[in-house]
Amino acid sequence: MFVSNAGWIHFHRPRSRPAAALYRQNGRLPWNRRRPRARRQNLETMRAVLEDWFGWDLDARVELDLSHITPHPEREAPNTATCYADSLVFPKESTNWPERLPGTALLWFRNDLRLHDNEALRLANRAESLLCVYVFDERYFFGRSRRGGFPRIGGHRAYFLRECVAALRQALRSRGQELLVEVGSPLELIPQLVQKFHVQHVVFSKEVTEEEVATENALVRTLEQAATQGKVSAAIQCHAVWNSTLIHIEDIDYALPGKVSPAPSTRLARASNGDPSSALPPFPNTFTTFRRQVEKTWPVRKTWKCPETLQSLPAEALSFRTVAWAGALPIEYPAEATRVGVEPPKLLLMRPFPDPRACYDFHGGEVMALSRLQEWMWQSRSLTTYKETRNGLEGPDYSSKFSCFLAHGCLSPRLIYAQVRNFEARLQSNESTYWLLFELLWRDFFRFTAAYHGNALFQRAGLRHTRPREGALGGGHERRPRSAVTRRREELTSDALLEAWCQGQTGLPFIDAAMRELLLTGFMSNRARQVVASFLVNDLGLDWQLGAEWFETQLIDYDPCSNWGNWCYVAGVGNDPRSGLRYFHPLKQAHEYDPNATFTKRWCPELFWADSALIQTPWKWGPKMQKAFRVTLGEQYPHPVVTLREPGRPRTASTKAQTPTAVKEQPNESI
Ligand SMILES: Cc1cc2nc3c(=O)[nH]c(=O)nc-3n(C[C@H](O)[C@H](O)[C@H](O)COP(=O)(O)OP(=O)(O)OC[C@H]3O[C@@H](n4cnc5c(N)ncnc54)[C@H](O)[C@@H]3O)c2cc1C
Repeated sequence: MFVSNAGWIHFHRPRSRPAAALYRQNGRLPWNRRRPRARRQNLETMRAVLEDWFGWDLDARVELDLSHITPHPEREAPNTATCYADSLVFPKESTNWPERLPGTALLWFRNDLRLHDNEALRLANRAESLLCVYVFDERYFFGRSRRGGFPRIGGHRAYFLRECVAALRQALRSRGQELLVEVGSPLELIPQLVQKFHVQHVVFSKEVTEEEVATENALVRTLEQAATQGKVSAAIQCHAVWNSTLIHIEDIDYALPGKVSPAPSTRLARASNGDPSSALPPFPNTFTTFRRQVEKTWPVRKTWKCPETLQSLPAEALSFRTVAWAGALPIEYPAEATRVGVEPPKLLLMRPFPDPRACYDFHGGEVMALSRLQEWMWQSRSLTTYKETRNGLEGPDYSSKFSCFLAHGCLSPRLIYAQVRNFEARLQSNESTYWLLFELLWRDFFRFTAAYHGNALFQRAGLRHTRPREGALGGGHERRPRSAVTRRREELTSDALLEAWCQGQTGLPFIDAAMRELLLTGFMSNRARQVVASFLVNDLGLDWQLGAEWFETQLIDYDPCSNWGNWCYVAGVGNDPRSGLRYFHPLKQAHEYDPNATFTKRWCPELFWADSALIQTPWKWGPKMQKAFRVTLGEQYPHPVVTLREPGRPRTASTKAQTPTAVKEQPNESI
C-alpha cells in the first residue's frame, strides 16, 4: 500500500484472492491532499477493504502501518515541543516537592498517558533513575459491572487504550526511556517491581473514585508491610500527584479529601486522607457556586513541557530494553485469562469493525490528541462557533472530541486552556471560546464532587441520599386506553427493555439511532447522551445505574466522575439545583436537533424511505404508510416499547404530579 505522487492510494493485492474481484474491490482511491475529510473517508474505506480481506482478525494479524504515507500537511502531527512552545512554560512550583529524589523512582502511569504537562512525570524525573510502568488492570478487563453484569471495558475503549499505551511507549523511547507494560493486578505487580529494581519512590497520579482510591491505599499498605519485612527499602515513599483537572485541587478554597497540602510528599496514607472537617468550607452543591468562585481569578496553572531527555533507566533494567521482558502490548488476553473463566477475551483488545458512519475516527495517543487540538481549534477554527454547534449530532467538528483524550490523560486540560487563551489573544474571543472553558469546568466540578462525595456517586440514591422514585413511568407517558403497543410495554420485562435500549431496538428511531451509534463506535454526542439517559430513567422506568454501567462498557471517553455525575444529574439524584428528574422528551429533542432526520436515518437505515416529518413516530404508521416507507413494523423495525405523549400537549393533573421537570435550558447552568 503506498501513496503515489498524484495522490492516489494504491493497495497491494493479497495473492490468495482472484485478481478480478480484488481489482473491483480496491482499484485506486483518490487521496486529495487538500481535503482531510476526503482523505479520512478514503482511509476508512481502505481499512474496510482490508478488514474484508483479513476478516475480523485484521488487528491481531496485521498492524496497519500508515507511517509511510506522507501526512497531509494540515493534519501533520504537531511536535509538542515546537508547536505549543509559547504556552508550554514551566509553572510555578506546584507543591513542596523535593528538588531531588534519591534513588530510583517508579512512575506508574494510570489515566495520565502523556508526556506534556504531566506532573507525576515531572516529579518522578527528579530521581536518579526512572522506571516507567503501565499495567492493564485485570479487574477492568476481566471484571463485570455490579448490577448489569456488563464487561467493565468494551472493545472500543480497550482498543483506544491500547493505542494510547503504544503511543506513550513510543514517546518515551524517543526520549531514551522505556515503558514497561504488564497485564494483571497493579497491587501485585508494582510491589514486585519495587523489590526487583530497589525502587525508593513510587509516583502516580491521584484518582478520586472509590475503586481507584482503594487501590492506591492498598498499594501503600502493601509497600509499608513489605518495608517492615525488609523486602523493599525502608525509605520507600509513595507520591500521589494531582494531575487531571483544569483547576488544581490546592488552588480552590474548599475542604476536599485528597487535598494534600501542606506536605504532599509524605506517605500517601496520610496524604490521601485529607481532613474534610478542616476549617475550609465544604465543596458546593451547585455548579454555579463553584464556577463563580473559579471565574473570579481563573487560577489555572501553566503547563509543563516535557524535557527532551528523561532520567535513565535503573541499571538493573537496562537489559530488558531489547528483550520481551519489557512486555508486549496485549493484543490478546494473556493465557491466565482462561484461568478465571471469562469468555474468549481476545475480542476486547481488538478494535470492533470501524464503522464508516462514525462522526470521528478516534485513535488514541498524545500525538493524536495534540493533532486534534491543532486541527479543531486552529485549522478549522471550529472553536469560534462552538457554542452554537455543540449540541450537534453529526460530523467531526460540532464539538471538540477532546473527551476521549482527556479521559485517558493524553491531553492536559490546562493545555486546552492555554490554547484557548492564546486563540483569544491572537484571533477571536467570543462566547464560544468561553464556553469550551465553561464545559471544562463542568468536568472539574464532577471530579471534585466525586472526591467530596466518594462512594455516594455510585449509589442508587446518588448525592442526594434520597431514594429515587421506584420504577416510575415518567412524564412521557400518557394514560390511554390500552393499545397493542402499550400492551407490549407491559409484557416486556425490565431485562428485555434494557436489552432493547442497549441494542438500539426500542422502536423509537431517535433513541435507537443514538444507542446504535454508541454500540458501533463507542461515542455519542452530549445531547444524545442526555436524551437516551432521560429515556431510560423516565420513560422505561429502569434503574439509572444500569444505564451508567452500559455507558461505562461502551464509551471510549468513559470517565467515572463525568459519567456517574451526569447520570446522577439526569436521574435527579445529583447536584442539580432544580428538584425532580430532568426530562428530555425524545420526540421534541428529535424534532429540534435532527429536523431532517439525517442522524436518525444514518443509524437506522431501515427507515431510509420514511418521510422525515413522520419518521419519529412509526407507531402511527398504518399499513399503507408502512408499504410506502418500505418497512413493516415488527419485522424490519421493532414496535415501540413505549408510547410517548406528544411533546407540548398539556399534562393532566394526575400526570403532572408524577412527571419530571421538562428541561428548559438555562444558559448559565446547562451542561
Ligand atoms: C449520561 C451522560 C454520560 C456522560 N459520560 C461521560 C463520560 O463518561 N466521560 C466524559 O468525558 N463525558 C461524559 N459525559 C459528558 C459529555 O457528554 C461528553 O464529555 C462530551 O459529549 C464529549 O464530547 P466532546 O469532547 O466533543 O465535548 P465538547 O462539547 O467539545 O466539550 C469539551 C469538553 O468539556 C467537557 N464536558 C463537556 N460536557 C460535559 C459534561 N456534561 N460533563 C462533564 N464534562 C463535560 C469534556 O471534557 C469535553 O471533552 C456524559 C454526559 C452524559 C449526559
